[in-house]
Amino acid sequence: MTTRREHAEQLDAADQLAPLREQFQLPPNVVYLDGNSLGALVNQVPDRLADVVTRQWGDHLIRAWNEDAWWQAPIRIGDRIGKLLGAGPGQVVVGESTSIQFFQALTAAARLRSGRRLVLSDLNHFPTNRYLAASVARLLGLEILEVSADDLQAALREHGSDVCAISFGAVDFRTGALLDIPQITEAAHSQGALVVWDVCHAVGAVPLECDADQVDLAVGCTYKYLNGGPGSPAFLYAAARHHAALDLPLTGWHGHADPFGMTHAFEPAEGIAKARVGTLPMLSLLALDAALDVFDGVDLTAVQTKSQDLGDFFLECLADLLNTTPELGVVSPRRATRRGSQVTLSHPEASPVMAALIARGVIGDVRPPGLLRFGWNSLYIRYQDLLHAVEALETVLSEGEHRRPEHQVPRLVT
Ligand SMILES: Cc1ncc(COP(=O)(O)O)c(C=O)c1O
Ligand SMILES: Nc1c(O)cccc1C(=O)C[C@H](N)C(=O)O
Repeated sequence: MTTRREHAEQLDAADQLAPLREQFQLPPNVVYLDGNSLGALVNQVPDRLADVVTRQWGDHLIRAWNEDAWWQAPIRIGDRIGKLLGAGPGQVVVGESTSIQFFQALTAAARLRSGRRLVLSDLNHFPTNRYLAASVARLLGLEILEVSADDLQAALREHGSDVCAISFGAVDFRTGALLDIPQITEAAHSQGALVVWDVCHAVGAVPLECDADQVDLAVGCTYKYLNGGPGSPAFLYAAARHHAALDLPLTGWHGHADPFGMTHAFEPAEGIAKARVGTLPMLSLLALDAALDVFDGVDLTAVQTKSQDLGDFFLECLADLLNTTPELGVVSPRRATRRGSQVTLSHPEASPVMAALIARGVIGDVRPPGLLRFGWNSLYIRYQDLLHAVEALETVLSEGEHRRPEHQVPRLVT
């Protein structure tokens, strides 16, 4: 009979994406299951950054904006991300944080449908989206109605022509549930509303089809599955059909039609360039550019399939533990096609359990209420890593390691 370990090794041996792992610098003796929060370091980033610092900045000084094409970088790199979003060129700009891009996108969507007063917003949205949606509503005199994806159709039927925009997270940051982007987008459009998708937990893990699905606006971050590095700039996708009328709230000089004309009044640039705001952290932006090289030639459908298989394997390995541990539950959808690239478990002592796992080199995170998140980037996570994580969890729970005093200490970032 094949053991779990032999099975994991067979699956790794058959994995077509396995060689991509060599493109990452992963610390020894660590199983990194938090790439859905901060992606791992890509090999070429340190040298590329050193070149940007010493040659571009150090030698070229201000000339680098022209000679090294720093000025064009937000849209050039936006086009690279566009390929991962299923977006043709000229529709994605890189910059700011997801929080800021979300504020931009939701405000612009509401302005494109002025006269309508209601935003339908994901009941399970990441907190920043909820906080910012409330602020947009205060600024524009709108109302927010929070709904789950399951209740969206009913809400749209009830409020139809009042709805200016709907906004959802493509993958739920807590449960890892993947929503049906084309179906929800189509439902919004059937009532004349626009959609703003937050694709933070999907981009780079799930093949997206923003153009084909008629998505209006999407925002996301680049430090998770895109491995751009801590605080790497976010992105905004705005479909070309909206560009002419797109009225973004942050009208900074980089988005001006003639930035160096230094004129008095704001005149928006053509196309997606109007979504630029101000000077970006170029080091972070160019580190992201280097990190994106790992996606060249990678088929995101294959990445998604591997993520789903990894999830099924993880749940299969967990089956015995789940049977014998009534307080441990599975929160993520069981059906692989309904998951992003993570599996979330519930446990009443989630924080000390995760602290004990981290002490064993298995890094995931926790989210309230009592959720243990295990996320994987299929470019570098192996089946044997997930088996190792399950074995560590089995040991932690059977030995009661999570009850040790050193694992009771609350951590600021969890
Ligand atoms: C779904 C989602 N949206 C938005 C954010 C916030 O992004 P930022 O802090 O980069 O603005 C995060 C993660 O922090 C997230 O997971
Ligand atoms: N953005 C983060 C940060 O600034 C510090 C620590 C973690 C994060 C995260 O990305 C959290 C993540 N968005 C989540 O899904 O919970």
